[in-house]
This record gives sequence, C-alpha cells and structure tokens, in this order.
Amino acid sequence: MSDSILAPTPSAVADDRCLAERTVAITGGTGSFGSTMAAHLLRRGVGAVHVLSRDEAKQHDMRVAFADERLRFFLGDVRDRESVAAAFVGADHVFHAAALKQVPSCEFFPLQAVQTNVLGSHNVIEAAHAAGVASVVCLSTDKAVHPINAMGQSKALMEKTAQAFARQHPGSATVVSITRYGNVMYSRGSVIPLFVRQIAEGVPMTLTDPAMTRFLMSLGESVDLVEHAFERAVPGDLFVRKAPACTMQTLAQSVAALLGVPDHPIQVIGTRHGEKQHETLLSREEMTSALDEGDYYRVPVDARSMEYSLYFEEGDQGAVRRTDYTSENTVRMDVEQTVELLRTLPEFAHLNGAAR
Ligand SMILES: O=c1ccn([C@@H]2O[C@H](COP(=O)(O)OP(=O)(O)O[C@H]3O[C@H](CO)[C@@H](O)[C@H](O)[C@H]3O)[C@@H](O)[C@H]2O)c(=O)[nH]1
Repeated sequence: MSDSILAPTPSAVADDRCLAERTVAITGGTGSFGSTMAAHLLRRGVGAVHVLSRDEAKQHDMRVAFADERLRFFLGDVRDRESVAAAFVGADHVFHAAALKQVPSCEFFPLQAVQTNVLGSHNVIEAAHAAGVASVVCLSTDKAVHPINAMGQSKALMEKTAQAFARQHPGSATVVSITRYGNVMYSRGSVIPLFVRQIAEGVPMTLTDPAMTRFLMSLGESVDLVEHAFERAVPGDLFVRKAPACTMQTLAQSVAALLGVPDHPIQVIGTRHGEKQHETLLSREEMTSALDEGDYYRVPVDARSMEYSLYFEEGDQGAVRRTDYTSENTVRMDVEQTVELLRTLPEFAHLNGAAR
C-alpha cells in the first residue's frame, strides 16, 4: 500500500519537517517521554516547546529544572478540547504522549481509558487540524496489538482514530502518524526499578513468569523512533523500532548480576491480571505491508476504507506467508547481553568502571 493515493512521498513533505526555530507541542509533556523529548528538542534548536499536562507541580519542577525560556507550560487535559487548542496555538508540530498507560488502572476504569486514550486523542488530532499543525505523532504501545487489556484496547482505538483521520482528510495539511513501542527500561513504576529496590531492601525479586518475554527499549530509542516518524511519515503511517527482547528470568538475573549479587533470591508470583506472556509489535497482517527501513518498520495505512468489496470479497495472499513480530521471535538476549544493555542506561552509569 506504499503507493496509497492518500500519501505524498516522504521527499515531498520533508521540507515541513524542520525543527529549527519551530514550535512543538507535547501532550503529556511532563512525563518521562515528554520531558526527555523536550530536552532533546531544545538541544536541536527549536523556537519553543509547549508542554501540555495536568499536573502543576510537575510543571513547576520542570520549569525550574530546565530554566529555558523557550519552554511554555499549559495546564490542561486532552479530554478538554479547549485546553488542547490553547496549547496548540502557533504550534508547527505535535507529539502526543498523554495517556493512561498503566494496565491495572485501565482494567479497573476502562471508561477512563476510553476518555483519555481514545476521545482525548481525537481531541488532539482535531485541534491540531483546526490549528493548521503540520504533523502529529501519536505514541502507542505493543499492547495495542491483539489487545487483551483495556489499556491496549483503548490504544488500539487511538490508532484507528489516527488512521481514520488520515483516510478521511486526504487533502489535510496535518500529517498524522503513529509510533508503537515496547517496554521502556527503567520507566517509572516498571519492573527494573522494582528489582533494584527489592535487591536494596534485601527481599526476593518477584518474578511473574520466568519464561515471559518483553521487548526492551531505552527512553532515548523511543525519542529516536518518534523523531524518525516525524521526519518520514506520510498520513496514517505506523512506525515501530526493531528491538531485542529477553525473558523475565534473564532480566532478573541480569539486574542482580549488574548489582553484584548474582545469587539474589527470586520468588515466582505468577502472571498478573491482563498480562500476556509475549508482546507483539506488528501483527502478521501488518508485517505483510511493512517496509523495512533498517532499524525501523513502516506500515502504510490501509487506504481501502471506502471500498467495502476489498474488505469482504478480495483476500490477501501475502498474510499467510508472514508471522507476527513478537518479543518471542525477535532477537533474544542472554544474561551477558542484557547486562551490557542495562549498563548503557543512565541509571546504572555509576556502576561503569566497577568490576564486570
Ligand atoms: O513484580 C513484577 C512485576 C512485573 N514483572 C514482569 O515484568 C515485565 C514488565 O512489567 P512492567 O514493567 O510492569 O511493564 P508492563 O506491564 O509490560 O507495561 C509497560 O510496558 C508497556 C509496553 O509493553 C507500556 O505500554 C506500559 O505503559 C508499561 O507500564 C512483565 O513481563 C511482568 O510480568 C515481574 O516479573 N515482576
């Protein structure tokens, strides 16, 4: 579908994708991704970064930490279109990171996930369109593929909302694209800082399922992915970054080895509610049309929307030859490789130079 009638060629739109002196709005701008992206953009010489988020305390902390007049803060919520529109005045580009992303909270409050992840994303896209923003990159997750929990299901609908906009507005000046990524190592509340804390407290590391696998990605790589999408997307494109994976057993052993306690006890607690054994970054159907761009896959939007016969009468021979791209069948790291990867994280930098 790379020759989609919707899509200008990447080179035709490349001039719009300049960051110098431009204004970029980031929804969820005070989160781990948002603040890392903001720092990156300021280093790249943007004119201004509009940070939209709900938490005034985090905005205050970020204002003090960054001390950069190019940062402007907008209190608001993606559920509230007016507050989104206010943050997008003068914006050339939008990175949409605001989301409810914890599996348990979305499981207990699925309508909250719908309001933020689906309707909020619709507000972001429509407000960007109305403001004449040139590009919107929406951040999604591997949990949106074959989703089994409300977080993934709401993110899957966010993706559909973004793709539907691309189909329905072929002449729009606003290019909407999607990035999907897996677990970001050391993100707030995730398993690696938990293992580190358990080791520090001298209690066993809690392991859900030793054979469970996850894609592993750094925060820097997630910024690279979003930038890759920003630079190359044509309307409705979905991008993933190829990533290695490891089992939870390997991850626990690697954290323990890196901290110098390779024999730290492990307690197996069982799979949590709403959790898959393996994650999928691209389904086999998506792999059929995916374009290999080196470190990335690009999946052009399926532009058949208005031709029902293509949905119901013509099949797709390609799909039967492909398989999902999963954390089970991607490059699998052993303990040694995982330790080396963990060593590259800023949180473990103080260990470098210590005995290997
Ligand atoms: O005590 C624990 C807690 C977790 N795990 C395992 O560690 C892995 C990672 O868990 P966690 O760090 O909690 O992340 P996920 O639940 O996989 O979800 C994260 O990764 C997603 C991408 O897949 C993001 O979309 C989510 O926002 C983010 O919370 C999973 O296999 C868990 O089963 C354990 O072994 N022991």
